[in-house]
Amino acid sequence: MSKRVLLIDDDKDLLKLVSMRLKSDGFDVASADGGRKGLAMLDSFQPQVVVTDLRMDDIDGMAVFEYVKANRPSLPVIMLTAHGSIPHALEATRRGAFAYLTKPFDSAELISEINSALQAHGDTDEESSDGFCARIVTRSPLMKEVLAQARMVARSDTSVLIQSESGTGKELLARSIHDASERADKPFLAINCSAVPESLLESELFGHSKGAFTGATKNHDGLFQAAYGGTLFLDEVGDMPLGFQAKLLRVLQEREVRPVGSTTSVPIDVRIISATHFDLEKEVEEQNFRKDLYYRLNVVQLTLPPLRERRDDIPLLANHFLREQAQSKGQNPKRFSAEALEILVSAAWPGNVRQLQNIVEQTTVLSSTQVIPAQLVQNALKMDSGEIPSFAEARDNFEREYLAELLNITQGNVSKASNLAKRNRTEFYRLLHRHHLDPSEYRGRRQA
Ligand SMILES: Nc1ncnc2c1ncn2[C@@H]1O[C@H](COP(=O)(O)OP(=O)(O)OP(=O)(O)O)[C@@H](O)[C@H]1O
Repeated sequence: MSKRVLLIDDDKDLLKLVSMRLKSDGFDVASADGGRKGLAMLDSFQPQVVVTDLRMDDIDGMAVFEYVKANRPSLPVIMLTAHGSIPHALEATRRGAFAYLTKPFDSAELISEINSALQAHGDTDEESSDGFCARIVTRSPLMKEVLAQARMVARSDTSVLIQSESGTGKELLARSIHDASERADKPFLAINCSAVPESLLESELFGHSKGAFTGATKNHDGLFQAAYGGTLFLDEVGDMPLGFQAKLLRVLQEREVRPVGSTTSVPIDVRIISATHFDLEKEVEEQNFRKDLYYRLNVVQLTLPPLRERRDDIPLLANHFLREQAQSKGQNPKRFSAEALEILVSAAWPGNVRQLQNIVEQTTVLSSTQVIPAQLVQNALKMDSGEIPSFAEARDNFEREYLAELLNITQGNVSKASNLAKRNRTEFYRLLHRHHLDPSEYRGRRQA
C-alpha cells in the first residue's frame, strides 16, 4: 500500500514538482496550497506524514505543526524552510517536529526524511480510516475488525459488552465508542465493579438521599443520574455480586433509579457499556452471573485480541508511549535500539498493552541515553515477569485460599463455613464452585 504524504506549500510550482517526484517514488500524495486547506485535508486524506512549508500567508507551518501535535500527536511533520527562518524550524523540531529541510532541497533528501519518519512512527496508519478511535494505536487486521464493529455500534444506543483480557484496552475502546456516539457531548462515567464493596455499590450507582444511612449528610446523585444523556462504563461487571445484579437489572428494565433512602424514582437515560476479563457465558452457566442481566448487557459483544496475537502493534505502541511520555515531560522522545525492539516484540505480555506501557515508562526513566538499550528492556521484563500477580489474580488467589482454609477449619461443613464467612449457603456454594473446591474432600480431614 502506498504511504500517504500530505504536502502543504503556498508555492504552487514547488508543490507540483515535489508532488510529481514523490508520486514517481510510489507515494500517495495530496497537496494543499495553504495551511488552512492542508488542515482541512487531514480527516479526509488521513496522511501518514505531513510535509509543510514554514512561511505561508493564511496559516503558517508552525500553526500547522501545533495543530497536528495537539490533534494527531503521532503524525510526523517535516518542515520546509527558507534560509531566513531556520531558527523557527529548529524551534519546531525542538518541540517535536520530525525534521526540517532548508530550501532549495534535493528531492532524494526529502524522500529519505519521509522514509525515516515513516519508520520511526511505526510505518503505518495509526487510525482507522474515518478517524474513529483516534487514540487507539494499531495496525492489526484483527483489531481493525473490532474497531469497524465498534464504529458501527457507536451510532446506535445498543448495550455493548467488551470481553477481553486485562490491559487490552477495554476502557479505551468504551470511551472511543462514547466519543463516536451521539452522546459524545454528555458525560462518560466509569465504575470498577470489583473495586467497590457491595455495601457501597448501590449508593455509588443509584445515589442516596440525606439521612439514608450514617454519614449520608446530604443528597447524593449516583452515577446513573450523573451520566444522564451519556454513557456509563461498568468495568469488571463479572465481579458484581449476585444480589446486586438483580437490582441493576430492574433499573435497566424500568429505566429509572430510586436512590437509597428515597421514596421516589428518577428517570435515567444512559447507554451501558460493560467489560469483563471473565468468560461471562461460563459464569452464567455456573450460576455466578444472572442470565437475564447477561442478555441485557450483551446485546453486542466485542473482543479485543491480546497483545501476543497482534505483535505487529508492539513497535507501534512502544513508539507511541515513548512519544506520549516525552510530550508530558517536554522532552525529545527516546527510542529503543533495534535489539531492544526485538525483545519487546517477542515478549509474552500477559498484562497486554498496560504492561507494555509500564515497561516503556520504566525503561525511559532508567535509560541515561537517548537510545534505550536491550539490557534495560530485558531487566525490566524480568522484574515484571510474574512474581507480582495482577490485582485480579491476587484477589482470586486470596479468595481460593480463604475458602479452602474455612473448609479446612470446618472439615468440609458448608453451613459452618458459610456462617464464618457471613455468606448464605447458596452463595457460598457458588463461590466454592467458582474456585473448584469440593467440600467432601475436606470431610474427615485433620486440620492442617
Ligand atoms: N491500542 C491502544 N493504543 C493506545 N493506547 C492503548 C491501546 N490499548 C491500550 N492502551 C492504553 O493502555 C492502558 C490500558 O488500557 P485500558 O485501561 O483501556 O485496558 P483495560 O483492558 O480496560 O484494562 P483493565 O482490564 O486492567 O481494566 C491505558 O493507558 C490505555 O490508554
